[in-house]
Amino acid sequence: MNEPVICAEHLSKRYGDVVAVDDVSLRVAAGEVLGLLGANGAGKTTTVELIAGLRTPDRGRVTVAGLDPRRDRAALRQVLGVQLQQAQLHHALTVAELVGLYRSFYPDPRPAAELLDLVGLVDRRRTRFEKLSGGQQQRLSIALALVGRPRVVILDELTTGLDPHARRRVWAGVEALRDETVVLVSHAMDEVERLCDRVALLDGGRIVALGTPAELVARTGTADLEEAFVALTGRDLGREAAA
Ligand SMILES: Nc1ncnc2c1ncn2[C@@H]1O[C@H](COP(=O)(O)OP(=O)(O)OP(=O)(O)O)[C@@H](O)[C@H]1O
Repeated sequence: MNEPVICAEHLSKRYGDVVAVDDVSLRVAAGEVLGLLGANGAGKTTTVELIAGLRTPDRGRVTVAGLDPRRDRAALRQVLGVQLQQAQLHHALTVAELVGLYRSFYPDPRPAAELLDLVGLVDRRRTRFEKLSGGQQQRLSIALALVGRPRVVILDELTTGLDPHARRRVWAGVEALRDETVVLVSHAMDEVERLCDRVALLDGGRIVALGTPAELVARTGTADLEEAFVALTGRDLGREAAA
């Protein structure tokens, strides 16, 4: 691998007695889409929060495009776009106002029309954030993560809660990101199989396997990624989601 864009080495983070992330090391190459797949509580969100500099690791270190996410915050903001699970946005502002506000933070922002088209919110331009459905709010948070043409994008629970049409639309948007390096947190096997070049399976805060979807399937002698996941973690994500 050429010089990785994201380099995480031996990251650990605990909350009280809970070890959320346990000695996680990852390298993500330029232009690569890496999936983080795991059950609820596996440590996916904490891992991306450490990469984004939103939390400080207890141990280990991380760089993003050569920057220290905690120390080089201002520079990182120009390089990294983050869509987190629960976006805290100003509820009284309209979609167009929020996009305009975020565009003002960057020297060369994507055009508002392009962003809204990407996530299918053109006809919601004048709607206040608080009046959007949950799925529409999520789509807006994806658009906002991409405003500044970031080299690196973190997408947490990209399409959870979206209807099938909106999911496909968002997937096509991610597939259109050619040069960007993407870390995608997901529970959805179909999403990971379609979008990710490599997948890290997390369980109990540790990476239990890392490889292309095809490699993980071949390594376990299973039929698909879902079966490979069960073989590697002993968990069935489909069943847990239904429970
Ligand atoms: N702020 C916090 N305070 C205390 N414990 C936390 C906090 N955030 C996460 N945890 C715990 O750390 C562990 C890992 O959580 P994390 O959110 O990283 O997992 P996840 O894989 O993203 O889960 P999910 O799929 O449910 O979003 C869990 O046991 C969780 O309860």
